[in-house]
Amino acid sequence: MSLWRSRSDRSHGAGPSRRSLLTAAGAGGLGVAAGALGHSVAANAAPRMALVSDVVPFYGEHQAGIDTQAQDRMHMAAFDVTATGREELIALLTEWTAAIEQMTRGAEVGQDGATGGDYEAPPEDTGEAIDLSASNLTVTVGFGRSLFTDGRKARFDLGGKLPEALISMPHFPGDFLEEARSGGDIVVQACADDPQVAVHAVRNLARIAFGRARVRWSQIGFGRTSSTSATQKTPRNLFGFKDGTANIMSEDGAALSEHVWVKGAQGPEAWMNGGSYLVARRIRMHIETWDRSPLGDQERIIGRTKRGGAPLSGGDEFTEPDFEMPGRGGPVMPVDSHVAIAHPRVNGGVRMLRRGFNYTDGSDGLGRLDAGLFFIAFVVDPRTHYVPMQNAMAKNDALSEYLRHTGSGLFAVPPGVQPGGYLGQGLFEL
Ligand SMILES: C=CC1=C(C)c2cc3[nH]c(cc4nc(cc5[nH]c(cc1n2)c(C)c5CCC(=O)O)C(CCC(=O)O)=C4C)c(C)c3C=C
Ligand SMILES: [Fe+2]
Repeated sequence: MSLWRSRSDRSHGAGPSRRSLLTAAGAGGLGVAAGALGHSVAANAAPRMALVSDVVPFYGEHQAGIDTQAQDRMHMAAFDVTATGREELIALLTEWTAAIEQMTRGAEVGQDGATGGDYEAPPEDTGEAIDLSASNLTVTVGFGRSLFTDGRKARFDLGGKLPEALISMPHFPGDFLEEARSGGDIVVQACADDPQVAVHAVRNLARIAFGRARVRWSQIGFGRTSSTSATQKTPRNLFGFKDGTANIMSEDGAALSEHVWVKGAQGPEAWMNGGSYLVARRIRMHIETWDRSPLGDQERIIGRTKRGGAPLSGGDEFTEPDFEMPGRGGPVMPVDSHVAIAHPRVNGGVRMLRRGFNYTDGSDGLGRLDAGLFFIAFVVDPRTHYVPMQNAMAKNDALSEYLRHTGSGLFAVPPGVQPGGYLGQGLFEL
């Protein structure tokens, strides 16, 4: 029996997919897993092998890609919908749902996949993920304010369904937003542990959307900048600091319920129950300036140590900062440090689930890296859980001097899908 079925093994439709991979409990896991594809698995492996799924379930109460374990790679794309009819939009979301369900379990898109269809017709799947595993792919879909209204009149008969929380984002001091990197009617966040799998997902959804929606902007991210599970090691951002230490973790159901998931929404907003709001900000970081700053300045700007990630007031990475601890000429945790500004105690107790990624888009022609953090946060309400904190950061945070916000998006992420349903169904049917 083969425990690893490749994409090309699939039969049509809901056929078997490459659900799992065998991995060794110790070092050399992938090497052993590759060996496991051969014939002598049982003889070699029994005591050292564990069956590890690399499929994140698609169906569920919430969409995957929010409180599920953050993967290492991301491709996010925002689409402008060119379809004019409501039925056409529903058909697009229905087709996307089927394709996402297939891709997230490692199957090819459509009935015939990359190579099984008519020789004289374009394949249903673009093919670059043949032979790749599901790689923990998650695809999360959200709706922008511009899907509901063009500013004067409703689109797709959705005017009455526009949630109050789906605001036009205010201008923040220091914003340098580029139109071509901001907004969008629908966002697709594809995350995976293999960049090719994430890119394949966005590309195939764009192909399906042809004539009905077109990509407005897209961003590739490498290297997660947050942990979303206590089992994950805290990664580092491009300033070299641990990022994600004080994040909301999937194990913290109470925090998720209070700060991330929409619940109790009534009437025309009931379709958002079980959903969340996705804030995306493309934040360019002035890498070269930072790299010329002394270590002491860097640590005082963040409020944590560079190597261990502990607050400057002492302890280890997960020790609560002591903002009152006196230092020379002021608190040890500077009042304008990023952690002091972003901490819940000065933000009315609000927290957010951060799920961002590092990005580098080459250089800018002046010898500087166009690199930074593609900030992504999921919050229950951006009016309370994002806007005030961003304002405080823009005005008072010492880190802001090293940042430039160049792209922005806010999207209402509907709840998860049950078998037979489609993404955003409640928006049209509740
Ligand atoms: C408005 C929200 C936030 C933006 C924008 C933001 C940008 C940003 N952050 C870092 C680096 C770090 N952030 C850290 C903590 C942290 N940041 C935010 C919010 C925003 N960050 C919050 C809510 C927190 C947690 C605060 C707390 O409760 O202590 C940290 C420290 C480690 C950690 O807890 O994650 C770092 C480092 C960069 C570089 C950046 C923009 C490019
Ligand atoms: Fe931060």
